[in-house]
Amino acid sequence: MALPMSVEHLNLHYGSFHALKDVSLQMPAGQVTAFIGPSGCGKSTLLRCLNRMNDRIADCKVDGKVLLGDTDVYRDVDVYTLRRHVGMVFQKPNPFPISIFDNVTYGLRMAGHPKRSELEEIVERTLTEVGLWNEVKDKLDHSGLSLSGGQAQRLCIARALAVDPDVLLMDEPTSALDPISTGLVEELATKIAERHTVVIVTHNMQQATRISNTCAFFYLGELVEVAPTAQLFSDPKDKRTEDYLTGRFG
Ligand SMILES: Nc1ncnc2c1ncn2[C@@H]1O[C@H](COP(=O)(O)OP(=O)(O)OP(=O)(O)O)[C@@H](O)[C@H]1O
Repeated sequence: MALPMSVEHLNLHYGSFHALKDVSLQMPAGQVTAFIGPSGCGKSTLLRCLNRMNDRIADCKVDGKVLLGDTDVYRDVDVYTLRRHVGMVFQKPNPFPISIFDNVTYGLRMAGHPKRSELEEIVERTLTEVGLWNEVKDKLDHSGLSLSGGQAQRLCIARALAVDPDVLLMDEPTSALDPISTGLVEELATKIAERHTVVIVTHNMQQATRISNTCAFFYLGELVEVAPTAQLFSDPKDKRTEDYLTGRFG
C-alpha cells in the first residue's frame, strides 16, 4: 500500500557541516516526487534520511522528524522493518552475486517467507512488472551478475518491489544506463507509482518533467521551492530555481 512520507524541520549535520537546513516537505502517496538541484545541494542526503541510510555514517546527526504515514521513522520503528516498507534503488545497479531468482526473493527470505510456490509466483509477477520476465524466465538460476546494466537495474527494482514496500526511493537510477534502458526505467517508475510512493533524485530535467508529479528544488542544503512539476518548470517563484532551470548554474 502506498503511504505518504514527509519531513518536518529536518536538519542534518556531517560533523560541523550543515548539509540539510530546516527542510519540511510532503511526498504524497502514490505519486512521483523528484528532488532536483546542483551537485552537493543535499538531494541524496535527504533521500537517505527517508530509510535511515545515513545511520552508519560517523558524525552524522539528524534532528527533526521523518514520517512514513504517521510513523516517526527515527523513533517508532527499527531500521530493518523500516527498509521493508521503504525500499531503495541506487545509481549503479547492484545485483547480488546469487541467482536471479534469489535476488528477487532476497528480502522475502530474510523476512522468513518460507513457501517455494509463493516465492515462484512473486518472482514471476515482479519480473513481469519490471518487464524482465520474458528475458530471464529460462535462466532464473543464472547469476544476477550475468545481466546487462539495464537488465540489472530492472532486477534491482524487482528485488525492491518483491517485498511490496510502501515507498520506493530511487537515487539517480538511470544515470549509468543507455537511453533505451533509461526509457524503460522511467516508464516503470510511473507505473510503480500506481501502487507505491516514489521519490527520485535526478540530474536530468527532462526526466523530472516526464515522470514526476511534484518537484522539489534544493540549493546549498535548503529546500528552495516545491510545486507540481509543470508549475515549477513553467513558473518558478524563486530566482535561484529559475536560474537553475535555465542553466545559469548547475
Ligand atoms: N558521508 C559524508 N560525510 C561528509 N559530508 C558528506 C557526506 N555525504 C555527503 N556529504 C556532503 O554533503 C553535501 C550534500 O551531499 P549530497 O550527496 O547529499 O548532495 P547531492 O545533491 O546528492 O549531490 P550530487 O548531485 O552530486 O549527488 C555535500 O557537500 C557533500 O560533500
